[in-house]
Amino acid sequence: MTDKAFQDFYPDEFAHCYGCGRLNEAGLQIKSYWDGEESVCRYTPEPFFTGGFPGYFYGGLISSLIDCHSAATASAAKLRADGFALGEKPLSRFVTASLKIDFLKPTPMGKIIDLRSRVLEIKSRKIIVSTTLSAEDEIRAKGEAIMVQLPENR
Ligand SMILES: CCCCCCCCCCCCCCCC(=O)SCCNC(=O)CCNC(=O)[C@H](O)C(C)(C)COP(=O)(O)OP(=O)(O)OC[C@H]1O[C@@H](n2cnc3c(N)ncnc32)[C@H](O)[C@@H]1OP(=O)(O)O
Repeated sequence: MTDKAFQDFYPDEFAHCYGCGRLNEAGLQIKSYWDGEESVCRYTPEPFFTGGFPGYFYGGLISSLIDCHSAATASAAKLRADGFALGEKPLSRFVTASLKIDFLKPTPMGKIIDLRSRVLEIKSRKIIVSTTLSAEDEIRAKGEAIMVQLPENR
């Protein structure tokens, strides 16, 4: 068992992503964890991440959060499906092949954002991840991501 996040296990050379790289000082540095069959990530938007309407969160960042949390979930899910716990074996590298976002309601600034993902399908190198993004206990956006595992030599 570990209290470290999925992203804490990315090797240094893959830890510079704007959304999830722990080594990107200007980045969001999101952290994702298992909560049973779901993965969770909590994030509070900085005040300057405002969207077109004052007081509401920028949709591009909503997409980024869903994207990066989905990528981390795919890596962790593959490890788990192969029978390993975090830290027992290096994570596989997954990149986003496709990302669909539905913006259901405006997302208020200054509130904790709660992301929850489930794996819908694991098929060979492809993992489909479904995510909800909530604030104040209401789902504000939904995402579905197709994540594809890169070969080790790429
Ligand atoms: C040791 C290291 C540890 C690392 C530890 C983790 C580190 C992780 C850090 C990074 C974290 C990033 C976090 C944010 C995620 C990004 O931001 S990634 C950046 C944005 N994405 C990209 O730049 C990807 C660019 N695209 C590509 O490189 C290639 O198109 C891909 C995605 C690798 C796929 O190409 P390919 O390998 O030739 O795959 P291909 O065999 O054609 O398809 C495989 C499967 O995926 C499906 N597929 C492929 N593309 C699509 C599509 N667009 N729509 C639907 N299905 C698709 C195919 O249909 C196929 O499915 P099946 O037939 O098997 O059912």
